Amino acid sequence: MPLPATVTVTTADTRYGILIDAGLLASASTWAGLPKAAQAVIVTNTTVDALHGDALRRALAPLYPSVSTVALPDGEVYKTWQTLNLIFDHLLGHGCDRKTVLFALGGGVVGDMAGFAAASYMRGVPFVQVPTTLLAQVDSSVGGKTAINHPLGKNMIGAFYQPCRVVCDLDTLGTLPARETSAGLAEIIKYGPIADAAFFDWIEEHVDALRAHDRAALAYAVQRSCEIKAEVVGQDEREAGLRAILNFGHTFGHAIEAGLGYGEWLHGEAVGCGMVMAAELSALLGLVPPAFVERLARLCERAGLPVKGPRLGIGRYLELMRVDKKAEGGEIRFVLIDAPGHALLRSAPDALVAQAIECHLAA
Ligand SMILES: NC(=O)c1ccc[n+]([C@@H]2O[C@H](COP(=O)([O-])OP(=O)(O)OC[C@H]3O[C@@H](n4cnc5c(N)ncnc54)[C@H](O)[C@@H]3O)[C@@H](O)[C@H]2O)c1
Ligand SMILES: O=C(O)C(=O)C[C@@H](O)[C@H](O)[C@H](O)COP(=O)(O)O
Ligand SMILES: [Zn+2]
Repeated sequence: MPLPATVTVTTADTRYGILIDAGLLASASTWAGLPKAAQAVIVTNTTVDALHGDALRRALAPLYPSVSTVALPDGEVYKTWQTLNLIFDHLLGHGCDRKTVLFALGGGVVGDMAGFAAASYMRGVPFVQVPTTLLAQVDSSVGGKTAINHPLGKNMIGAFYQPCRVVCDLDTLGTLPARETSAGLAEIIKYGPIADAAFFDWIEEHVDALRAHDRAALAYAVQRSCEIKAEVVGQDEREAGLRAILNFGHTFGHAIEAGLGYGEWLHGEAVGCGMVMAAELSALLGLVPPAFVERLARLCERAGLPVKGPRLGIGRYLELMRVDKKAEGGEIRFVLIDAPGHALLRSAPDALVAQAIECHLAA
């Protein structure tokens, strides 16, 4: 893939670029044209701050009179009101005004919380996504979903709020642990079944290269994923309809995350297993042949993802899935596949949902 690449997100009232390249943090052109302000605040976590915080501080120092950092505790378990409040404490404690620019440096947890803080601090300040995990570069930094978790459900409190730029520096992925790479691959795999059969084929051919952090393969996967997500978000920013396809595997996956306790399984791991269950449900409804389920499960396994779900109890799965944001009047609506590259939203009888789960539970 030729680098650098820029993918543009266009919604009804915003337009921003997703920059994809190596060396972006250190390049002055990356930061040109961002909103001017007296202060910039880097929202990150303690792990990422130690690895990449200095590079971003160096980049922003010539641009803003004051650059400060708030380093949150690391982990999905900290995607809470209490942690969000640490950001507000920092912003108010530093006298940040409504022009202050927030920079979310980290994975999806940091991005979702920094975005929610940006959406609500003084009713909205600009923010820039600087994703440092594969998952965040291919998915969470794009499209403006921001949120925190509630013990009863994932991402239950949040806002749609778009960043003014997304900076995907492929170099930052060099420090990413293998388990996190696999988690990112789950969201990359997702785009194949829901939107692009040829990309599905490509991922199957390149999954080993992606796990080995082959630069060209990673660059293409980030670019194609962002293109698909930008296209969907551009048509349906607030999930009135089409955007729900980006939730493939998430109804089951979010139940796994909340049911086990946040952080026990990574989000991408839960989504991988959830996609297999959703594919199984599609097969049980006669939408795809059983071979499709096997194909997807095999790819997830090759990506290093678990494909057998935890034994939470079927009743517990159903209870957790009923709080899914796509549910209407207590009826769960699932993202299902009816052909590789095409998804649809529909409900299903509890008995079939239970069967789909049971087919893919750990021994
Ligand atoms: N808003 C959206 O559209 C959207 C989309 C997908 C996922 N999400 C959310 O994103 C979260 C998952 O994101 P994630 O997988 O990035 O998890 P994460 O943010 O927890 O990051 C994973 C781990 O990697 C570490 N890390 C980050 N960058 C690193 C680097 N370059 N080198 C070494 N370690 C690094 C982090 O400190 C963390 O321990 C979930 O909360 C999920 O709900 C949101
Ligand atoms: O951007 C979207 O839309 C997505 O659904 C992307 C998902 O990968 C992501 O995990 C999202 O946060 C889930 O959204 P939610 O509305 O189900 O909480
Ligand atoms: Zn997701």
